[in-house]
Amino acid sequence: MTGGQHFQVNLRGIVDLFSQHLYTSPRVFARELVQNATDAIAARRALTAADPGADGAVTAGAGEIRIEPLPDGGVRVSDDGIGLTESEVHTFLASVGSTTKRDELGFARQDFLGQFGIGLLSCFMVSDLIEVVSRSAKGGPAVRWVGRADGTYHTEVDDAARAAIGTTVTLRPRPDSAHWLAPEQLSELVHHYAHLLPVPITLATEDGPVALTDPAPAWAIERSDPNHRRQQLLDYAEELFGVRPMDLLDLRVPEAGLTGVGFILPSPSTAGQRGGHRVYLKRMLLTEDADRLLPEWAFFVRCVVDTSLLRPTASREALYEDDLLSAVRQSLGEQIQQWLRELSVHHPARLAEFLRVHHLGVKALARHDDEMLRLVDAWLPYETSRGPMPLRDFRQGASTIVYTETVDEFRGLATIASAAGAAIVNGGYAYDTEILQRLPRLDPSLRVRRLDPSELAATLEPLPEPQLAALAGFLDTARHVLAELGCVPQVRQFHPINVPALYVVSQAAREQDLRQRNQADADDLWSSIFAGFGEPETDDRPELVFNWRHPLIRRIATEPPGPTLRHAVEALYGQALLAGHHPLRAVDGAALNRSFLGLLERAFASD
Ligand SMILES: Nc1ncnc2c1ncn2[C@@H]1O[C@H](COP(=O)(O)OP(=O)(O)OP(=O)(O)O)[C@@H](O)[C@H]1O
Repeated sequence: MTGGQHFQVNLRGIVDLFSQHLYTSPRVFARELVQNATDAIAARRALTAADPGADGAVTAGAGEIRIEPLPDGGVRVSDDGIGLTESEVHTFLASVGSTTKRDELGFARQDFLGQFGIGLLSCFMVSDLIEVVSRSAKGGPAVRWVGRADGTYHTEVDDAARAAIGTTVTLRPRPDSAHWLAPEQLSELVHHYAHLLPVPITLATEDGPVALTDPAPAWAIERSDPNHRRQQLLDYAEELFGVRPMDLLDLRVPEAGLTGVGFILPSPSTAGQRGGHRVYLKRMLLTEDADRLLPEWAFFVRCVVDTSLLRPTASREALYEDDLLSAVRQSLGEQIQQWLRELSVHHPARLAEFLRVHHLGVKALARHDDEMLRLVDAWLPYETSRGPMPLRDFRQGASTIVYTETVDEFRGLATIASAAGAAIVNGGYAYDTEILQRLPRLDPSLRVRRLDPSELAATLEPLPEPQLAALAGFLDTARHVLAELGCVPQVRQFHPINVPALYVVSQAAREQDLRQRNQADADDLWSSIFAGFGEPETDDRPELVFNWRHPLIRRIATEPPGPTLRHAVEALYGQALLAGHHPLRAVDGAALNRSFLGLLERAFASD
């Protein structure tokens, strides 16, 4: 067998692969050109630093990049970086995947943006011809390399082509992509990607050079007044995101060479919605939509960060998922939690505002995340029978928390519960039941359970036996009328006295009620099946508890049996259903109607 042969690379195929599968848009060519120039300047500086005594040729240049539109619609990008020798041109420009930016072990070198050895080829997405003229800081004549999209190239020594050390790359327009090279488009692209680069980039115009880079990242600009800095950063974010954040926090992860700011969104976002983070890699914009930078729960934060050590994917449009990224995610999560803790200590008003906006998302997270649960427990006001307050305050000194599962149940029972000395929480809003059930994670001795209204009814004061006996006639009529409505009467004395009657559905009655409703709604086939579940047990029926403290009840209770008393019982039943926000069945509606008309008729007849 003879020695190995070299792979042939079909350049067209590679360029198609780039434009159709790797990069989302041809516009990345602008980034790649600027990136190579920046790396070349860094390499030249490194060379000078390593060998300061060498001859003048090695001395670093000013370190700048110039972009020059050409009369034919092409563009020229020049740098005063390290340049390329004739042999380097052969090795690095004409072979796909070779790069000067990896060390002997093939690791990306920290000082450079590039690492893959493919970037320059992206220029073939917009131009059929790439010309590179270069003079190396290492000595030797200037060289010219011309590569074509058909996969051919040629190299020549042309010492007159370039006097200064550095490199000039020229692209020629192609009819279908000439717009990418137009000065406005190109300067916009370069500014978009490279505006934070520490190397000055200028665009040559008729009126002289125009700077395309900013002095420093917004968060790195020193300001003596912290409040001024805060306002400046909020202005910056407003321009970036189109909305003014409600707050911000500085972010730093030294292990990843990361600095930046997290902005707190001013309006609710859906939990689980991630992304939208702006990430710079060594000051070059990587993406405006990074999605794995923060833990999932931190959906209310949008970041702008610069990192020198996180890795890009080959397209350089996203962060590569590796151990460092997961460490960064964790660290940023801790910083956000710390921010929340500090807010709770030093700026409770700001925390309250934060929770007012993001409570739904925070609650969604509290179902799975203890840190968020703690936050909800300590700071989010809940509706309770003792007024609005955070759960932590509500449960102080209590061993059990009792909650209602629906808002209606809470509305119907809160005043009665508080009059009876029982404290209940409204667990009827989104995620509340789950959050309440998880509270024992914060306090293992705590018991949490749903309110059984019949328990509450049992605590209401009964009437003394002789008094109750005197009401036998009234109770008899009531029992009769209510039996048709699936309910049993009770008389108790309770507060508040303006509640004439209370409709109480015990846990067991609720379940039975559900079965009956299903039966009522079902068609014939199903109703016969539901009927098979058997007759309701008397004990499980809802109760209508009359309040003996209410003056009207005392009067009605002494009314002789007859149609008026029946209507009065039906009317009190309907009123209790409505006041407790219980659903009305057809029979309930009919009873209400009947009683209303009956009582009206009687009122006017007696007139
Ligand atoms: N302006 C320049 N000055 C000096 N050398 C350059 C310049 N542009 C390209 N090169 C050389 O060409 C090589 C290949 O460049 P290319 O852009 O294809 O890949 P890269 O920058 O090494 O990596 P990446 O694919 O990550 O961008 C570089 O490693 C560098 O040696």
